[in-house]
Amino acid sequence: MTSPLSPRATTDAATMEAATTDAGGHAGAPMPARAGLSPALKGTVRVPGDKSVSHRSLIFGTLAVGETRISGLLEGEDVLNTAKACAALGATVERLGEGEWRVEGVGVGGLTQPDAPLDFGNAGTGSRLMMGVVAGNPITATFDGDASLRRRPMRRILDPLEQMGVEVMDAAEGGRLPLTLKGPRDLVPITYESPVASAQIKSAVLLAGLGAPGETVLIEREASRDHTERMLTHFGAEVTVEPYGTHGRKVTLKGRPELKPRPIAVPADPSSAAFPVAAALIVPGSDIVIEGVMVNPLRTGLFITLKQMGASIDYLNERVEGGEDVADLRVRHTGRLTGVEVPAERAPSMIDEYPILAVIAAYAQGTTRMNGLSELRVKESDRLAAVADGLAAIGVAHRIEGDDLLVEGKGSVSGGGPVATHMDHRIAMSFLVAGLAAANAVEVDDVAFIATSFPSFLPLMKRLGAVIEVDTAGGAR
Ligand SMILES: O=C(O)C1=C[C@@H](OP(=O)(O)O)[C@@H](O)[C@H](O)C1
Ligand SMILES: C=C(OP(=O)(O)O)C(=O)O
Repeated sequence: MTSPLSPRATTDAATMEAATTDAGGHAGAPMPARAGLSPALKGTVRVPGDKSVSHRSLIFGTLAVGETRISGLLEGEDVLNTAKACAALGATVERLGEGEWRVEGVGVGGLTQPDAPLDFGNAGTGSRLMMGVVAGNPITATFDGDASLRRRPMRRILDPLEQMGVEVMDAAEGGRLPLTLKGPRDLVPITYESPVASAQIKSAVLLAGLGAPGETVLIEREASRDHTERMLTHFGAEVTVEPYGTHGRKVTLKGRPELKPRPIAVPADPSSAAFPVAAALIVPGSDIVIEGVMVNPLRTGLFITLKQMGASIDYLNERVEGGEDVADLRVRHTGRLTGVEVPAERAPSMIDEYPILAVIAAYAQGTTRMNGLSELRVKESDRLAAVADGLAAIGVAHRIEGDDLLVEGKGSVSGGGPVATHMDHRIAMSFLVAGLAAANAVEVDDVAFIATSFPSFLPLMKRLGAVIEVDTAGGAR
């Protein structure tokens, strides 16, 4: 099916609705679910395309002049909202088939003014990166999102963009969504030291820098995921990356390039792979393979940690695909996991994986201490609080010390619930996985938001053998 996605097309809403429904998107009503004791998980699966790379493929396709072909795009709600925003800003975005998309870009500085607010739903990445994109164009755009996104801090993006000359016309309290930005005629390149290790801040500044004359420099004291830098190079921009201090990086971008369209093959998302990996590590007898997982070193902090805990995770067929390191992961249950201390400097390379690590830690023996988790407080939910409450609901001893989380692993979990998921896909998936080896089933209050990042989670987990039931209006399916 070819689905044109042009901003003025009257089929827009229907097209995106169809894409969302194909992808297993949710209709808005909460969907409770419960996960129970499962037999050994077996099989070979592929998780969807990486969310970070998917957002960026659509964005770079929009900023290039000509046609960009994307395969393996994650068709989760977060990414579909970015697709809609790119179309609303003048690109032609078409779905050619499952995961196959084409974008006809308008070039750096070529965006048109959208005629309605851009709704990013639940997505921090989509909204923040697109603020950087809009900054480089003399247009006005309003950014909005769901209740979760409206709570998240945007000052971290607005501060550097204002330094570059962007005007914040309107914003909710504390610089939150909904907010309206006006890009200046002449953006000023800046040197910006990011106050937090955040690929979203880095990417917003660099994407804005594309529209500024001269060099935009972004410094981060801890290296965050580098997909934007890789894609800038892939699309023909001049970028240099140098070490900065012990763990940091300095990225220098030459502004106003003409970006050349490039084909993109999106590798499987390690942050999604984390859930079947965790399930195989806690369900006795499991032996699974997850194909084509991106193992970019700035994304593999969880796998490193799990190996230190004694997990059996092998990288098979290591290769480079679409400019990223990729491997098939073979994961086997050994029943010999022990608690470890996870250093704060590892956090950027596994920032979205702490909820599932906390669950695995409950099934290990001894204390797992996860240091430096302040950023978890500003995700789709306050993940530190949500994880702690969830652990309490399923009978796992734990405590929070400052920004650190300590989980007392006993090798087994009693189960229970209901666990409150707070509009947060990763909390929902983590606690469903927790139930697969628990003495009693684990209930979560809503699985609808899983569609934001991993629409095929439930069928994929069931295919491996996981016992998960969803309560739709009137019964379990
Ligand atoms: O740039 C990205 O694609 C992302 C960066 C991370 O956020 P921060 O930049 O806020 O750490 C991560 O949590 C998010 O899921 C995706
Ligand atoms: C934090 C996440 O995403 P985002 O910031 O894009 O909402 C996530 O996927 O865990």
